[in-house]
Amino acid sequence: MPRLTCLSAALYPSRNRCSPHRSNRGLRWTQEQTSSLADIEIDGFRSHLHSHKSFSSIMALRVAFLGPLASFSHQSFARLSADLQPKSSFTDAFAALQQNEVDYAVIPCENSTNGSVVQTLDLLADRDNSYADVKVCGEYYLTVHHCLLARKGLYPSWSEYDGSITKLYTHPQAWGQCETFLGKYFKGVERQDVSSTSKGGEIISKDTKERGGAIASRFAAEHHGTDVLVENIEDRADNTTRFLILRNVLAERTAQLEFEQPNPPTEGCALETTHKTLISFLIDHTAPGALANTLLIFKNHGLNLTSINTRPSLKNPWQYIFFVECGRTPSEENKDAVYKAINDLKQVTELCRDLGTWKDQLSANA
Ligand SMILES: O=C(O)C(=O)Cc1ccccc1
Repeated sequence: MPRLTCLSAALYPSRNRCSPHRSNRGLRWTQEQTSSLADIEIDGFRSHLHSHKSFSSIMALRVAFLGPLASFSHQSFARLSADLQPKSSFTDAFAALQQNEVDYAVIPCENSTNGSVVQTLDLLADRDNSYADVKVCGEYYLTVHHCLLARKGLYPSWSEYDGSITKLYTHPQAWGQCETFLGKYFKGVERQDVSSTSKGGEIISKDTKERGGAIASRFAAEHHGTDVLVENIEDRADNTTRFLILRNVLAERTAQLEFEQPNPPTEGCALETTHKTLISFLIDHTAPGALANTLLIFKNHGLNLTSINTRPSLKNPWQYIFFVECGRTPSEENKDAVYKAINDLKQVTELCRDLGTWKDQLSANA
């Protein structure tokens, strides 16, 4: 299988390139299906692109992620020689993808300690059809280690910390990953949600008036020039965030690429199946068995349920959009299973949507 690993920086200049950083993991893109380019090795692939002189194909792959630089989302992709484009919100990343301004967006969807990222589910719910062409095409697991950051020189060390921090900043997802530490040392201290962990680091690095602390990575501390007062303040050593990789289904240049994580985590529940699919739907569950009937459809098509989430429909109170993830190993026999399940689901649901199929990075049989 030819590999399109990180097209070289020199060959493919980009306007906002971010140099590789500390992260010891990265993603690689591989070419999965047969296409006009599939038989060509990486060097051949480059010369193919050159011979066509097509600007869109020689551009580095553009990846949107939650900025500023040094967020955990950035850390997942930092080793890739891609055109990394920090966005100030998940919404901006989705919009950039829908508008084809980027090739991929990398968005956290759940954390092993703190559960689902509801803003991501809300964007996937796409209640007003703003992101009709956005689908999941990959996933990436990042072990997340949080640190307590303080402005450079404010405190010589954690052992000399005098309890004077009056406000803490971080992304809403991070609070619930560090509750034990926060409960012990920062009980009653004001918590300010910010757009990303890195943003919190940036704020405290600049503010000279207040005594602020931020929860972010060591990568963010180095990037913003802050001190790290305490490392590994997460409740659990296995604290892991799963990121979804999204693409625009109408974009040809990403149609043949499949994501692979070189060192996926080994802990956790490995499924027998190799691919996952995400489907969302809305049901009128006033009738008994409405949900059970939809779930039976997955069973009937050999799709193994691996996760169920809900978000409010925002149509009627207490009505929900369901997000069902299911696993399967693609084969000749089940190649239409997702298509058939969607067709059946459409008979008994509203707003049923196929949100994509991708390679399961935790699969026991990958
Ligand atoms: O804020 C960040 O750095 C993000 O990328 C979102 C996030 C927050 C906490 C854990 C993992 C990802």
